[in-house]
Amino acid sequence: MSRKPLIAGNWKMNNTRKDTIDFLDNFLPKVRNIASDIVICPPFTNLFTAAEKLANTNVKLGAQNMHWEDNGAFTGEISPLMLKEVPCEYVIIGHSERRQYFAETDETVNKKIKSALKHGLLPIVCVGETLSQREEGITMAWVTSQVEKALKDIPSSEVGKIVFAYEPIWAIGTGKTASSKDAEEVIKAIREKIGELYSKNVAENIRILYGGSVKPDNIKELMNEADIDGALVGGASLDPESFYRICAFNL
Ligand SMILES: O=C[C@H](O)COP(=O)(O)O
Repeated sequence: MSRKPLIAGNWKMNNTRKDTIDFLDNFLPKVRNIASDIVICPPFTNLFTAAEKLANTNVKLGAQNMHWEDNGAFTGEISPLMLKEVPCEYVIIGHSERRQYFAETDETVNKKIKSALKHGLLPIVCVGETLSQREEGITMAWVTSQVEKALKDIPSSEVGKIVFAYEPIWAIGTGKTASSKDAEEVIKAIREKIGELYSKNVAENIRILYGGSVKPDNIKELMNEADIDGALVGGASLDPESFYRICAFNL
């Protein structure tokens, strides 16, 4: 088993064009020798600027969302063709903020994943429970059901291109991190569910990240867990030094 670590920065609705240039001028030289996959997901308006800066570097570009259709009357939306043109390599799908504020459902998440794969984009698919679901004791059932619905009708030949990100909603932007043991327990359950749906081999090779208040001082402990393959980082990815320190967790 050899899963390459992946650290992705989700800037959410932060950073102007100038901020993007300043960040990358500072960040790119620092991470030049890092072997893990590093992905930056800026807002749509900064994708072309970021793509120019990232050309011929070891840092990859991702978008934060996309529509599942190639084009059409969908005011305010961005299609996979547009992301490929930038070019983006990754796209975050089903982030809890999209599910919570923009009415994304397991069904639209599934459509988006299929569309991303069809266009050669690598989906980073987010799943996670609310605090009340955790307190009710239904975390595993909820998260594994999100995974199963996300993967509906996706063939085993394609599933390995997907990256999952387990993000407990109560840990996002709150400073509360799931303990590395709690994160490992859920991520292991996600891997087992993928094993049931496909095969042990597929499950052993798929990358599953943790997200939720990841910082330079907790990344090492998270990455020491057997099933955690990386992190989806929000707030701490906005500062080049702290994001660098997260990417350099194993140096
Ligand atoms: O996509 C990233 C996650 O929502 C985590 O955000 P955070 O690191 O600010 O808690």
